[in-house]
Amino acid sequence: MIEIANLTKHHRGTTAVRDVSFQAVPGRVTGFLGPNGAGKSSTLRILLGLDRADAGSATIGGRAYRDLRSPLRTVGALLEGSGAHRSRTARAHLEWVALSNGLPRDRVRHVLEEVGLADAAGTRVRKFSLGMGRRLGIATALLGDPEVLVLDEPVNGLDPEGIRWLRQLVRTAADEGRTVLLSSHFMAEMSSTADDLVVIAGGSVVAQGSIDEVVGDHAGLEEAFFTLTAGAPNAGKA
Ligand SMILES: Nc1ncnc2c1ncn2[C@@H]1O[C@H](COP(=O)(O)OP(=O)(O)OP(=O)(O)O)[C@@H](O)[C@H]1O
Repeated sequence: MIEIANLTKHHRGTTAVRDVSFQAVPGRVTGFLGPNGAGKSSTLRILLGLDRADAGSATIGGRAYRDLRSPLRTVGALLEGSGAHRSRTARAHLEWVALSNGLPRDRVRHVLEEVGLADAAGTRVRKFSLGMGRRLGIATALLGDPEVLVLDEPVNGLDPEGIRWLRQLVRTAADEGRTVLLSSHFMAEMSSTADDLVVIAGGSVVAQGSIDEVVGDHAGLEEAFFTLTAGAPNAGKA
């Protein structure tokens, strides 16, 4: 389970995240939805130990990321880009991550197949398309067979077939009992992928609950989203 409690983060003069609280629970896909600049990445960076909160906490299975004994076996994360060195092949990148984290080498072949990159395993990352880079990033996230997946804007750069594949992948992960937290500013994507939603705008959570609860009396998610985020800084940029 992921638990964000009263999280606040300032960047110089800006409050990127203000008193944000929510949970993402096992067996469900939780969508973290908000316009550009709403505070999604700032929240996820703190959750993944890449930044420090000014107040509040962000934990995975009750522990801060830096206190996890085996981070890659606990949480698989996808942030911007594939994270791979461009002169390495996909296989070499994954082997390097696996070996440096004490993960069995046979996971490499397994995740390459899982993300559809088996035929491109020997290709250097610099030759990858944006979509292949996303797939490699997802392969890296899956390497430790983690209970928790945190994917920041995973559909960016994926073609329609890739988006469909990703939707199936997160569904399967949740059905296996994993916790999946997925950020996006695409409402259509969220309404077909997420079970629960956390809507953030201007650094604050403006709604959370199941998709039906968030949509409420609105005609659909899009209308709910624009009503909920109206007035917040950067509102309507989704
Ligand atoms: N390192 C930083 N220094 C200064 N300001 C920052 C920094 N990181 C984020 N911000 C600001 O904090 C706010 C929240 O940004 P954040 O990247 O978390 O939003 P986001 O919801 O992830 O948006 P996007 O989808 O565009 O990445 C924005 O106003 C942004 O300009």
